[in-house]
Amino acid sequence: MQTEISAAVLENFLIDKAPRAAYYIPEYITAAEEEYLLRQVYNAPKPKWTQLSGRKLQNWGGLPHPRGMVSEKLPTWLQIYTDRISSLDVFGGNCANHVLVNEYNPGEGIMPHEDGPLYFPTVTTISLGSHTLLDFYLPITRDSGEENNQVPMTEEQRHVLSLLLEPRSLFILREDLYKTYLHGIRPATEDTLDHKVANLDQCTAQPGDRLTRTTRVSLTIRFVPKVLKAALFLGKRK
Ligand SMILES: O=C(O)CCC(=O)C(=O)O
Ligand SMILES: [Fe+2]
Repeated sequence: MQTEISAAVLENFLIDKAPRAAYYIPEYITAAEEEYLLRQVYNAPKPKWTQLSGRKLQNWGGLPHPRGMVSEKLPTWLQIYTDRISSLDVFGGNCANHVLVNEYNPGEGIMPHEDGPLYFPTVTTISLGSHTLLDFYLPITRDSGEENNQVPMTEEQRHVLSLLLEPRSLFILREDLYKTYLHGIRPATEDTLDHKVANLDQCTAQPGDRLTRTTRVSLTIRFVPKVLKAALFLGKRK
């Protein structure tokens, strides 16, 4: 267990073969904590799940919205981990107030995307149950096109690196790698660890290994800065 990790030693977990900045902390939680968290996720009431194409999710803490999130108290089982991760001082002195739970079966994934402006630009992820490969892509350049005769790059050409996220690990993404690149998970059932996987020296798996995916649950823990104080406007209602 590595719960004693402090803000001061976070730089020791920097993935130095990737653009700044990604941090990978293997075995951040114990197998018992992993089991506990999975039990809580699957104990949640059925309507808590939203089925999307390629994954299903639970949203905790409120729905992020451009006008502000109506904040909801996190359940204790999530608050323990939002507190523990916030103590690493990765949210600019703030405490995480939002958790997205994603469940991916083998063969499922998430399209390359940016996380958008509603979140503080640091995302932290605890992986449960299975490994996955998180892929990073150069964005499609906005100024490409006829004038300079550029041929648009294929997705494979834009794929610059991948990171192996093993179960029980904590992953932290911020700065340029978060802001400039897209991230996604290919809908694969297995992964071969090739030269594009940039954090293998921090992993248990070896280069060349072929890993079969099982069901992965990720806890994506973030800080939503713009919050509406629900109690304030409800208090005005007669
Ligand atoms: O499951 C993951 O690790 C990534 C999820 C993600 O990118 C997101 O929810 O925005
Ligand atoms: Fe994302």
